[in-house]
Amino acid sequence: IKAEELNSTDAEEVKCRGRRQSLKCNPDAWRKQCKELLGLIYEREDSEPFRQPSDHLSYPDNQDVIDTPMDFSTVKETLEAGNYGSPLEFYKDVRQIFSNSKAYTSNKKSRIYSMTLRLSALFESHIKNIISEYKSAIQSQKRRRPRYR
Ligand SMILES: O=C(NCC1CC1)N1CCN(C(=O)c2ccco2)CC1
Repeated sequence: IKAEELNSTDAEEVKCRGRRQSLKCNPDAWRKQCKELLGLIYEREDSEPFRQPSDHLSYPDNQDVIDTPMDFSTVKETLEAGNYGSPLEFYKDVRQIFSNSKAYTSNKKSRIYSMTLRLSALFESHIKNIISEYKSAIQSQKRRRPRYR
C-alpha cells in the first residue's frame, strides 16, 4: 500500500506510531510539561503566599469562604505522586488556588489578589498548549474505526 493511499486516520496513526516519544503523539508528555510549568510558577515571587495551605489563624474567615482549600505544594505532590489522570485535573486544582484568592479577597486591589492575577496570566498562557497537545495525542491514539486483526 502506498502512503498516499492511507486515509487521514491511518496516516495520523502511522505518523504517531513512528514518533511515539515525540511531544505531539505521546499522551504522557503532559506530566513533564506540567512539572515544568509548576517550576516556572515557583520561580515567581508572586507564588509565595500560595506555596503552602493558607494558615487559618491569620485569615480566620478563610474556612467558611473557601470550601476547597488548594495550594501549589498540594498540586505538586499530587502531580509527583501520579495522582492526576490528565492535565485537565491539574488545571482544575490550579484554578482553585486562584478562585479561592478571588473569593477571599475583600477588594480587587489587594496585594495578594493582584499576585494571583499575574500568576494566572502566566499559567493560562502555558496550560492551553499542554491541554491541546494532550487532546490531539489522545485523538491520534483513538482508533476511529474498529480494526479486524
Ligand atoms: O495564608 C495564606 N497563605 C499561606 C501562608 C504562606 C504561608 N494566604 C494565601 C491565600 N490568601 C489569599 O489569597 C488572600 C486574598 C486576600 C487576602 O488573602 C490568604 C492568605
